[in-house]
Amino acid sequence: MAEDTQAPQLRVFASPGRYVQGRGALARLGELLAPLGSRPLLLADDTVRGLTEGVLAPAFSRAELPLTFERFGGLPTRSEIGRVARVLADGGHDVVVGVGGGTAIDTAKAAGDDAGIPWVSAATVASTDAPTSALSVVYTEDGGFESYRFYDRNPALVVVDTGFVAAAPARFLSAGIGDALATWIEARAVERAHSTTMVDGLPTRAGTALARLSWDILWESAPAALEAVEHGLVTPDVEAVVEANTLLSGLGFESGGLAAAHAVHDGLTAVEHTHHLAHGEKVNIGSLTQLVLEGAPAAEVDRFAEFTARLGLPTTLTEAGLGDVGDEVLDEVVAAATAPGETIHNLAFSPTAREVRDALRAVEGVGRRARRRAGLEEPRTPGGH
Ligand SMILES: NC(=O)c1ccc[n+]([C@@H]2O[C@H](COP(=O)([O-])OP(=O)(O)OC[C@H]3O[C@@H](n4cnc5c(N)ncnc54)[C@H](O)[C@@H]3O)[C@@H](O)[C@H]2O)c1
Ligand SMILES: [Zn+2]
Repeated sequence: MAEDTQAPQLRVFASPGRYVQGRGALARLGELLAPLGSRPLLLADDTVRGLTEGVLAPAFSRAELPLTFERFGGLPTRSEIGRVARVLADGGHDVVVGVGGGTAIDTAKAAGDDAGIPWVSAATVASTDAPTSALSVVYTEDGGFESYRFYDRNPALVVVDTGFVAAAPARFLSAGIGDALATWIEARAVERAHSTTMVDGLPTRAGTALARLSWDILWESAPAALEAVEHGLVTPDVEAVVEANTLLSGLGFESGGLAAAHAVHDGLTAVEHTHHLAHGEKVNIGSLTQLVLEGAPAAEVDRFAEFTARLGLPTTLTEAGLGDVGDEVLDEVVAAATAPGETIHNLAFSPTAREVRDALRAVEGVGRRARRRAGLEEPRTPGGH
């Protein structure tokens, strides 16, 4: 028998050590952190600190932990990560907690890795699936995608307080739904193509199945959950959607794999026209682009566009600030989306730059028709562009 000279491709599934979700979960952060360290540092911007300090102070006091905040600068850039890593080392901290949204959480992971200590995610919005993953998205100083930074472990603990999620503006939740809907569209493509995932292995059945479960929950519960959150309510639909956005989408994208939707997201960050959009909002434009690029049945593309338009997600280039730009601007987006190493290369086929640009352009018509069917007004170009 001929010797197989190629290294075998292995299946990999990664997950955080523990996931805790519910109203009042932040009030338990002290006792949940105690087994992980005795000198925690909490990385939070002023808004998040203002919202959470009143709950965290008694929680940390009960657990006999010092409550030390570090002010987060707002973007996971190399310089911000380096700065926080120095604060961790100088203060002798043994665990770092990213409190808030995806950017604070990603910065805490990177700084924790540099400092050689465990990191914890404490989410106060369900706007992305960043809290569970073993990677950070690193940005350039001017807010463009720079790179994915991978770690050999996931957060030691993930805490999501649905009371805070429900009290936050509903736009955060809809962005998280956009991020999570992409997970199945991308995991399905990775499975079909036998491509590798974000944990450098073939997808496990578990990773792909969790991506699908997230999708099913969102089609069932997203409209009701958004309506509840608009009124500050925590209902079973809200709990289900927060789990879909955070845990299921997180495990699903990481161990199920990313494809074109997130590559197009990364491409969109390259031009400043789109910087007013949240991560999950840009991802929704990416999901539509991937569906068009794959030649998905028109009925499926239309259904997806209408569903996401009804959820308040952008479905047109116009809403992304790119409705009237020339090809040279879209070509910048496409160049970044198709850069070597980008996840678009996980598709079963290799689209040309021209095909990606045409798919992006085609999203405008798909999205406009969907908005009309949903009874929404014509899309507007955001202020400033
Ligand atoms: N590492 C990963 O796996 C991964 C996955 C998806 C996204 N991301 C990254 O996540 C980032 C996007 O995260 P985001 O969309 O959460 O944005 P963000 O972190 O930029 O913003 C969160 C904002 O919400 C505010 N906020 C937080 N909690 C609040 C509350 N309860 N009420 C009111 N305001 C509140 C914060 O002050 C902040 O301004 C991007 O950098 C993206 O690349 C990473
Ligand atoms: Zn994402």
